[in-house]
Amino acid sequence: MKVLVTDPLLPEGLEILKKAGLEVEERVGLSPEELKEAIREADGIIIRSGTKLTAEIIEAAERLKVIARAGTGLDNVDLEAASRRGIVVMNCPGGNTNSAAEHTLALMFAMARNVPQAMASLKAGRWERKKFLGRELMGKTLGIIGLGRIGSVVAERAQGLKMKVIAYDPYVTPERASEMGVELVSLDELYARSDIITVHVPLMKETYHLLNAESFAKMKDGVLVINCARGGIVDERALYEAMKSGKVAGAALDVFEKEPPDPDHPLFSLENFVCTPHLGASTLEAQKNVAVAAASQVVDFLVHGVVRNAVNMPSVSAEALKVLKPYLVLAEKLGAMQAQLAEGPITEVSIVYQGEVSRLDTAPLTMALLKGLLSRALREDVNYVNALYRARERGIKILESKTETAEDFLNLIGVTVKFKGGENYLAGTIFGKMEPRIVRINDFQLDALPQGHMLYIHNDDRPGVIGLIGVTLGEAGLNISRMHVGQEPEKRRNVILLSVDQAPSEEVLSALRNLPHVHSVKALEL
Ligand SMILES: NC(=O)C1=CN([C@@H]2O[C@H](COP(=O)(O)OP(=O)(O)OC[C@H]3O[C@@H](n4cnc5c(N)ncnc54)[C@H](O)[C@@H]3O)[C@@H](O)[C@H]2O)C=CC1
Ligand SMILES: O=C(O)C(=O)COP(=O)(O)O
Repeated sequence: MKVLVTDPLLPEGLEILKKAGLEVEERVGLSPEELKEAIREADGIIIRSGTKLTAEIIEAAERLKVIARAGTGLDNVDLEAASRRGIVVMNCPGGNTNSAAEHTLALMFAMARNVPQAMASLKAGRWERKKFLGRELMGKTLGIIGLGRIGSVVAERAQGLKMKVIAYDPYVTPERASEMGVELVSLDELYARSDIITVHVPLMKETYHLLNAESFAKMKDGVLVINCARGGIVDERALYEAMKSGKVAGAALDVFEKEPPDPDHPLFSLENFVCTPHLGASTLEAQKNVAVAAASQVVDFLVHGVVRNAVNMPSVSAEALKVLKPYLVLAEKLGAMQAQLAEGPITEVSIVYQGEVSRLDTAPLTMALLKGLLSRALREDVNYVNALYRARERGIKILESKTETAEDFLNLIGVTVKFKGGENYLAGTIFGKMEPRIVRINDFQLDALPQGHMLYIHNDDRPGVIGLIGVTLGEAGLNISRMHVGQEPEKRRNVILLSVDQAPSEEVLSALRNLPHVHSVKALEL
């Protein structure tokens, strides 16, 4: 298998890929056209912020299974296109958190004490001590937008500098913030109270131009602004205007809406503008962390099937995978069986996890069940990543619940599938520690191994019918390896689920359907 690496990655990462027997192709600085060609044959790709994986490029990849971002931000990857194609997208959260936070502080100090400007002046032969009068950080209010990994580290370090830290993050509870000694406020209050504002949110639709002309207008006169998160979060034109007017006394950007920015970017003309070329994660420590993490995650996935830090599917560690494995098999079989029993387009899937299995992370099980359910129709076009997406695309409603008890079983997965014209209920369990069993088909209680070629038959509960079925199969040279017979007493009908050693032909199926007292015969492939 081949892994394409299209941004600089330290040798520590490349070595991990090679040691695992993966072919590594390093191609840094490709044009979109070259990337489209290079990605065609790749099974995995490792990128940083320099590679843009658009829908068009993802579509060109014929074998791609995993996209790994050696870093945090994934705004350069079309996640929807990757998910639709069933490609796992993962990043390395945490690996560069400290570096990005420290760089934020570097920019804050640089601005507060005019370090870059003063150095340029001195190197140009001037000695301008009066011009570069700075300001202290101690006692100032720092407003952090986005109190996640990086925002939290910035908060902690700023408190060490004796700054007052306030933050806006709609997804963080006031309790969590106060544990960090941070006061959670509204965005407007943050604008009104902060002497320095720093953003640490991901770039998304909701955060695009979050800092715009309107927000600058709400800030204190003479505020300092830092963006060490992602270009596009700050409206650069509006920042320029706010700096020109004196509203914003200084700004520091590590990231730009267009990277690299045009050399004549208006902000470059302002002396109180400080900038670095996207260096937040550019330390030896961070680069080692993310190179090793990205490469190990790719090896884990491509070689061992273990998913870590995926953003478009539930992550499963090697330990969790061991416990989940038999349930994954069972869930996929239940889905496949439901798909084959349904007599019309499926409209709703309702899954109840009961007993021991309810205490596990069931998200991967739901994916497996949906994969089984859709595989008949979509074949290889469905996998764990896109199963949920595909199901929703087809208008299938998915309901999931859990209960601690499981009737007579230690664990049970019950699935009701509604289709146009009816519904079926199936339930399965794991026997011992490994064996998947189907224990209910509608009212029919059984104990069947869901495996291989099976026949599902409804017939009148009369002497001789089962014998005739056996004879018909025997005459066609089909051996019955297992057979489960149940009764529907009120209808005086039998339900039979039997396993045969080969797939029955159409002739055999119609011979069975033509037998007296046989109502329906369905061939199942599990
Ligand atoms: N300059 C550089 O080299 C680097 C930049 N980054 C950027 O920093 C970003 C943040 O990284 P982490 O802290 O690791 O991510 P994170 O996911 O831990 O934190 C992001 C925080 O933003 C919050 N958030 C989301 N939407 C928000 C909104 N509309 N308003 C306020 N808060 C909102 C979330 O609740 C979360 O707490 C990354 O997405 C990446 O773009 C990351 C590493 C290096
Ligand atoms: O991890 C991130 O989000 C970063 O912005 C770091 O970018 P880089 O890997 O240095 O291109």
